[in-house]
Amino acid sequence: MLQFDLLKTDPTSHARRGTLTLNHGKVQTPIFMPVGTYGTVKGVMPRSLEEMGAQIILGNTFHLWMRPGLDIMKSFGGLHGFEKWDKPILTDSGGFQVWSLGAMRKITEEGVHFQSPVNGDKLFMSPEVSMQIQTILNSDIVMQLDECTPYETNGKKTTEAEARKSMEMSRRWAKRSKDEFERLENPNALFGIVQGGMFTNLREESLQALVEMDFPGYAVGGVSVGEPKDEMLEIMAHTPHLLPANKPRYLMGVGTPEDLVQGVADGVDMFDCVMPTRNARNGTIFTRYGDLKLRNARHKTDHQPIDTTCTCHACAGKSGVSWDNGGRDGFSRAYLHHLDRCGEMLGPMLTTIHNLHYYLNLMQEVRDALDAGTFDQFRAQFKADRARGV
Ligand SMILES: CO[C@@H]1O[C@H](CNc2nc3cc4c(=O)[nH]c(N)nc4cc3[nH]2)[C@H]2OC(C)(C)O[C@@H]12
Ligand SMILES: [Zn+2]
Repeated sequence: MLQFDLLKTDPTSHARRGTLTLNHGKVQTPIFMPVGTYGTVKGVMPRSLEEMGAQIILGNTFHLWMRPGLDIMKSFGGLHGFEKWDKPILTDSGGFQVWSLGAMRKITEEGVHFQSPVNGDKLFMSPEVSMQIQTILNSDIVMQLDECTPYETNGKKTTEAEARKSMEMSRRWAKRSKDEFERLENPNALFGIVQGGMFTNLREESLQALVEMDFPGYAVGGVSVGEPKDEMLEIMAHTPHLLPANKPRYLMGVGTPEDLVQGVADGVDMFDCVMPTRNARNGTIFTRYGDLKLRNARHKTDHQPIDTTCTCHACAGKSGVSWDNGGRDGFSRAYLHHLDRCGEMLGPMLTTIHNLHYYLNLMQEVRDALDAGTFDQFRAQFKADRARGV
């Protein structure tokens, strides 16, 4: 089941405020979705995810099929019971993940033949198999199996003819995914994925064909795959707002804080990206006033938290009162720098909590600005703040 209520459209952009009602609960949009590939958002307790305002998280069909496998997943009634997350979950279909495997795969019209990276078994993923796995996972939002058209192959840019061939196969797999999803009587929601590479004409053909199949929601795929930033921004500006206004729009794998705010202005409702979690583990911290490199020696003696405006557990501790508002419970940059240098596990746990809180709080501020009709002013302030530097 999926119901999308479009609450407000911003008069100065394609931005919109909405509410998504799914089997495991409601999601306020625009929204950022933390990535939990193996049934965990790395290093973060479900309780902490709830405290920081996470409303929906991602899982991966491919990874969970490899490990722990379908029998164990079935015994827990799906992914919610296994990872103890009772709010909505979106699962990616596995196509992109097999594609990122590189050499160990062969793509045919029928599906993808590949070797398990876990034990070398010869495996096969088709639209039908992907739907069967996602039905067992019982995710609230299921993604069709598609082929993520590469930006380039062996250094050669994908041609329009190659992008068309890939897009047309994804279109046929969209239909096969939908037919199997319905045959299985899956009670959740299946999203179609727009492909077409960096060719806006192909993007429109793909979008049109998927809209005719009438999905409850749509994703824009095939970006954030190593293309130059300006080409990603061009597709983000071109495609999402052409999708039906009364359906949720999901941009896959994007992006930086700036990409999210621009993406909202371009009409995107849902985002996922590994950046906040991955960068946290390598000491790149997102803050209101710019990015901070925790390993820089200048932080070694600094008593301030990583973000003096932040109320997350890393920056504001038990009281939740930010440094700027007089709170002194937070962990200092000196302490986080020390944990990182010692390779202590609490380090990435705290920086991940902060980075995810930053992304989720940013989207809360976006929703508040859309509700107040001040999104234009918010964008200007956001840009100025981020340019200030920490
Ligand atoms: C920049 O971060 C790296 O790039 C990936 C994010 N970029 C991305 N573009 C995507 C496109 C598709 C698609 O076309 N179809 C389906 N079904 N899923 C998709 C998932 C996608 N994610 C992250 O994924 C890894 C972890 C490989 O590195 C990160
Ligand atoms: Zn923080």
